[in-house]
Amino acid sequence: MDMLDFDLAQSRLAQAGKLPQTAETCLLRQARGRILAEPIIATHDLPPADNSAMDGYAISFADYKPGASFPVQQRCFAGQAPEPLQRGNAIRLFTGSLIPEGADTVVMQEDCTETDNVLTVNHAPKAGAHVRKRGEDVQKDKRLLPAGALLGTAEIALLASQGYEYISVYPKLKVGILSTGDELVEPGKPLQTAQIYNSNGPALAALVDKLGAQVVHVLHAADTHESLRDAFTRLIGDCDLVLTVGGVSVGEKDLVKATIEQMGGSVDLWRVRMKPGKPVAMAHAHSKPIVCLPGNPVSAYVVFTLLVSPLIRTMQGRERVLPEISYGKLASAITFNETREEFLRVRASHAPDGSTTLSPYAQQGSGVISSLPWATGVARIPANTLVGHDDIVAYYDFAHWQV
Ligand SMILES: Nc1nc2c(c(=O)[nH]1)N[C@H]1C(S)=C(S)[C@@H](COP(=O)(O)OP(=O)(O)OC[C@H]3O[C@@H](n4cnc5c(N)ncnc54)[C@H](O)[C@@H]3O)O[C@H]1N2
Ligand code: MOO
Repeated sequence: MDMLDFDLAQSRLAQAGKLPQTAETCLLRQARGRILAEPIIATHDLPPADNSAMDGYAISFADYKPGASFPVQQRCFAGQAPEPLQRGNAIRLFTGSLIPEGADTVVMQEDCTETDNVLTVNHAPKAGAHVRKRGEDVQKDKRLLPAGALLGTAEIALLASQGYEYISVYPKLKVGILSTGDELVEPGKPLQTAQIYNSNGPALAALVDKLGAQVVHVLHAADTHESLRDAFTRLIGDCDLVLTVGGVSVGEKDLVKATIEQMGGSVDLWRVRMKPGKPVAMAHAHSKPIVCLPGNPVSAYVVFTLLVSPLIRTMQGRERVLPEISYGKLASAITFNETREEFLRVRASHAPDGSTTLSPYAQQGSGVISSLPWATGVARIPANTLVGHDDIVAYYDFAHWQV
């Protein structure tokens, strides 16, 4: 199988899974991170009625002249229904109180004095001042959110303001993770000679969780067909999507792809023109997609971020599958020129003039885990192109690509 172009691989992976087929009901309070299954239409105008933006007094602007005083007809608190305003009068009101019929202007209390139920206005008001008009924020029947919207804090605020207690969301995508390799030990256990801790299992579980999918299993298999087959049987049975990590290159114990084929699955894509991440594979078994990530921890992290996250978003039913890419200036003492697209771990800094500078981590090896908490994202160096200091390059921010 030829090495595939990176962008082509990204779009093929993004289309490799099924869209959600069902929906379920979710309490709004528990909906953060869920995906809307149907568009949200405004149930009513917001605000539902004209109301005051200030603590003060409602008057009819036509009644105002310098030195005018107004008998205070009523005190109307937020949540109460005001009387109609009589000509020449004022009604005391508070932030959120409804504007009485016949009133059109609010004088804030700092601009007037009230003595013995009579109001004197000390500063000329502006006609219509401090009135929040019905429907100025949201109009009934307007489409507020599309199906596929990710529900974050702001969306929850908007839905609550429209009176939603429950909403229709897609079921959580079920993801299974399989790490492989005889040299690996689970964190918490003692480390023997020639062993290292399994960092990819927990890292991938955290990345899946951050995207709002459900981690159903995090399994580990030894480098044998039998161990891999047992794990695949469980994962394919219980999950919508399976991610494996390690054992996908050309070593004598790299058995992941061969095991999938032995089980009747198909390997649809293998090797992408990217660094790190070249040996990534995509397969299907029992109609379920399997992505086989390379074992080097940075390769697995970058491949998940750039190639697996779009597939997860597709299967979650999200409206937007590919997050935004921005651009920045590379700040680097060395130059880069590779035959693959190279993704450098960089830290972005933003200057007051709006420019972004991308500083690469000093060690770019695909096993250098210490670069990961340091980096804010990856900068893309195009294949077969000499790129160095001050060159503008594409930037994939983890803050956008890992949610
Ligand atoms: N002759 C060649 N050798 C390699 C090639 C190649 O094209 N020709 N490709 C290299 C590239 S690029 C990568 S990336 C790796 C990926 O190999 P595998 O996916 O088969 O991964 P492993 O060999 O199993 O492991 C690689 C490396 O990562 C460590 N590892 C694996 N899993 C974990 C884990 N869960 N937690 C922490 N560390 C893990 C493992 O110990 C190895 O050091 O292949 C190159 N080789
Ligand atoms: O993905 Mo490999 O990391 O290119 O070293």
